[in-house]
Amino acid sequence: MSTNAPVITVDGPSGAGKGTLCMLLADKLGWNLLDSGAIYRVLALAAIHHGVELDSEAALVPLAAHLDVQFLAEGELVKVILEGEDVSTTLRTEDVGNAASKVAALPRVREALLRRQRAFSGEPGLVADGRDMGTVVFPNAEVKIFLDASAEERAKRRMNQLQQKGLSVNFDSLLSEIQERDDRDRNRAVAPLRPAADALVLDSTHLLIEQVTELALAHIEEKLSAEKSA
Ligand SMILES: Nc1ncnc2c1ncn2[C@@H]1O[C@H](COP(=O)(O)OP(=O)(O)O)[C@@H](O)[C@H]1O
Ligand SMILES: Nc1ccn([C@@H]2O[C@H](COP(=O)(O)OP(=O)(O)O)[C@@H](O)[C@H]2O)c(=O)n1
Repeated sequence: MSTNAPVITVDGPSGAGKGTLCMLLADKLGWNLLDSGAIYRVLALAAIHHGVELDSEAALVPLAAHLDVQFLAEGELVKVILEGEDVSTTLRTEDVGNAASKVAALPRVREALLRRQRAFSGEPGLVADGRDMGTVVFPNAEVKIFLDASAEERAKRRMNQLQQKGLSVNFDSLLSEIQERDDRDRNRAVAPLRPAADALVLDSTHLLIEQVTELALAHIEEKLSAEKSA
């Protein structure tokens, strides 16, 4: 880790509410935010732009090492610039999410992105959103949360989210894409999606965003005050 600043990790499958929770926590605490999924998404998009096959580890590693990407905070939103082009909207599509999970299954690609992710750590603290934040990238994090929900609930949330953006989507195909991505993320050889041994596991299937945030904040407070008095 590049600093001794505290880290809160939030891992879990697609649509569990990680991004929403992390944004609320970072805002409330005034800490930095790492959306590690966006880095895998950017790499997948760069591969597509450059005609690189999504299973070609040899070609993807140098692309990952030299990714020309900027994350620009604009109020509540983060603008993502890849090689000078604003890719913020394209990045969030299910196609790019799927492509991201293919490049993310390659061990040397994950290795090439490790330092870039750890560099987000800094004062006063970091909230890190992903799949392996608590298990691999920040194994010494002060607070670890694993946020889950049933696949049906996650597909429903994603459908509403896409509909709000004016996109028409089919629930059944969204559900099967989510399940396919879950399988790939959970069964890959390196950094599979699973809770860290010391993570608080929260099932948000029947919880409102406010309830998830309240439970997370209570856990964070407990962990951070135990750290201070240790
Ligand atoms: N507990 C919840 N109950 C209902 N909807 C939620 C909940 N948490 C998040 N959402 C909504 O579900 C969608 C997906 O959440 P998001 O934070 O993007 O998930 P993730 O980052 O885990 O993929 C968003 O539209 C968000 O507002
Ligand atoms: N730390 C991370 C973050 C994302 N990823 C991969 O990147 C894909 C996209 O991640 P994301 O967090 O943007 O996806 P959503 O949860 O927003 O759907 C995931 O399906 C994972 O395969 C990963 O392997 N490790």
